Amino acid sequence: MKKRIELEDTGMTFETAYDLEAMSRLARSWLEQIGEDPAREGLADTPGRVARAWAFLTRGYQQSLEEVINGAVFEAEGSEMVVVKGIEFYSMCEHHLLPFFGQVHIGYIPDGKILGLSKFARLVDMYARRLQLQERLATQIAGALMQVLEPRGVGVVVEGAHLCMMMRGVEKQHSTTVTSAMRGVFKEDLKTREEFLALLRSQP
Ligand SMILES: Nc1nc2c(ncn2[C@@H]2O[C@H](COP(=O)(O)OP(=O)(O)OP(=O)(O)O)[C@@H](O)[C@H]2O)c(=O)[nH]1
Ligand SMILES: [Zn+2]
Repeated sequence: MKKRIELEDTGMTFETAYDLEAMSRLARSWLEQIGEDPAREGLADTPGRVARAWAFLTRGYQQSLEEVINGAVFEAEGSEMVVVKGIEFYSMCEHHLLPFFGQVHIGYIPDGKILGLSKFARLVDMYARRLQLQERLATQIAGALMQVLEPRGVGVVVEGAHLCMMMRGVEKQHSTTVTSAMRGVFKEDLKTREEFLALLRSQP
């Protein structure tokens, strides 16, 4: 059963079905394993905070496409490209459970159906707030839009910086990873893809 919890540091509330007590116990045991004393004053409330933080960071598991779109699909004439770019995301890599973050750019050519603009950001968040691979983030967003809008095509470009490559491992501070998923005319028609990529380069 879902219950509403508040993140005390932000005042933000959200619903979760996680067993926060069980997650706190794991966080406590984690602290012990790294050689810390979970009973010391500064760490006393940490397991609870970690549990709430992880419930927030992975809340996308508790959302469905239907819930996120919430019926905001509208009928529309025309088949001009729509581009929503610079949607920021924060995600956790599934290999190291470390953050990666950046921006998602989305383009599509409608075929009778358009999507409420805010829903692009909600869609990105739903998939980003799960353990992810950057490639999969792009393909899941593209797949969801193909399913919901049945458009002529969709293009998704994700630019991300991975802390697992910055603060450990190869320790490269300036590399960004760009992944993309092209569907329909964005895949089949070079001109469409070029138009999309040119729009991504243009300044607002
Ligand atoms: N393709 C892809 N790889 C990722 C992503 N996030 C992390 N990785 C990579 O996953 C790989 C895991 O490689 P392993 O050799 O099993 O793990 P590791 O020893 O921690 O690797 P290093 O990071 O090279 O130290 C690394 O190359 C990471 O850079 C992602 O979103 N997409
Ligand atoms: Zn990683």
